[in-house]
Amino acid sequence: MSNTSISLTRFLIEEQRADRINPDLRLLVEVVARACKTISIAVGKGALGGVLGDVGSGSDASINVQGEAQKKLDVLSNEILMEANAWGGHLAGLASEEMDTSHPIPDKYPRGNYLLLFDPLDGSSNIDVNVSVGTIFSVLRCPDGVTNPVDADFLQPGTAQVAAGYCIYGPSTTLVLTVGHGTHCFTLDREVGSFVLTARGMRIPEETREFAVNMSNQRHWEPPMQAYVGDLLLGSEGPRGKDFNMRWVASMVADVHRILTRGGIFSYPLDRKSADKGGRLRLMYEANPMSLLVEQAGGAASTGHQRLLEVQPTGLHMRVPVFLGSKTEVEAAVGYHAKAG
Ligand SMILES: O=P(O)(O)OC[C@H]1O[C@](O)(COP(=O)(O)O)[C@@H](O)[C@@H]1O
Ligand SMILES: [Mg+2]
Ligand SMILES: [Mg+2]
Repeated sequence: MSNTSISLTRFLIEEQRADRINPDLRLLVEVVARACKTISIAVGKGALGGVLGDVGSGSDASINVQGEAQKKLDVLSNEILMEANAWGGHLAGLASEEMDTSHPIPDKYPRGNYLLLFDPLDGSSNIDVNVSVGTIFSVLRCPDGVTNPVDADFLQPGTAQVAAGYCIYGPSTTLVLTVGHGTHCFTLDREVGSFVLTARGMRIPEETREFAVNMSNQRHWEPPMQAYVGDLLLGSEGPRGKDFNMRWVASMVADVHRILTRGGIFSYPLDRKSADKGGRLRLMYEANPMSLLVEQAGGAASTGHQRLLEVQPTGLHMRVPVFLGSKTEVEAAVGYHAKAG
């Protein structure tokens, strides 16, 4: 049977039959996927939906816990995910990049044993210019005996994730998912309204000639990153002995999707601008889920000093430096950091 005829629902049922997920996790992923379809419709309406632009302006601007101005679609996507999942019956609690603290599922709703974390809309700066954005999510188990989870219950390393994924709202709407047994890609058939398996067991090529980084931060980087990118830019005339291409969409979902599709390295290193915060990208909502997807596709993910999935979170909104993608290239970047000590 061809991949094109396998829906997400059928794929998840097959994973359950193979004992790779339980019914609760299957239904939880279905609820998240349904919420992503709703977000996809809102994003797709663009200016027609009245959802472009910021929430408020000037002194009335809405600033989230990350210290960033909220876009209308950040808030709407967060509401869609909250509403869909509060009623799903498979969660004990939720946490979002857009909310100050975690939220236990209220007593009056059915509750389950999982914790869901999400970046409701990734790549916010691209919303108003019609460039791909997405939703990133991560699923953890609620610690045994905890019925009303608090922030501390979410502070589990990325290795504890039982599922992770993202949905990218681009030329097509694509859901990329792992439940710990490979990374798989589903494309939304808009006419039918269902996600269809379009790539089973994605594999990231080990070698690459493409890197993704925000070069405008170059002067703020630490010496190992300066040396690493300096050598990439020297190309075939430098120690790497080959020419590299560069891409930077500024939506992590889009940059990671390219890397899962054709290889590459994505990096958001520590720089002087973000050093006091520990980095730019959020461990729980961005780095951990993407690292699991990348590792499950044969790639690697590191802070430059440590396997990303082994970082012990110290706060819900903790930030980290990120290097992920083609294995050999991530190892090369880590090598420059190791040399510097
Ligand atoms: O603005 P910069 O420095 O290019 O940073 C872009 C990075 O910031 C992010 O947009 C952060 O995501 P949010 O839009 O969820 O805040 C990443 O998706 C992306 O990789
Ligand atoms: Mg983001
Ligand atoms: Mg976001």
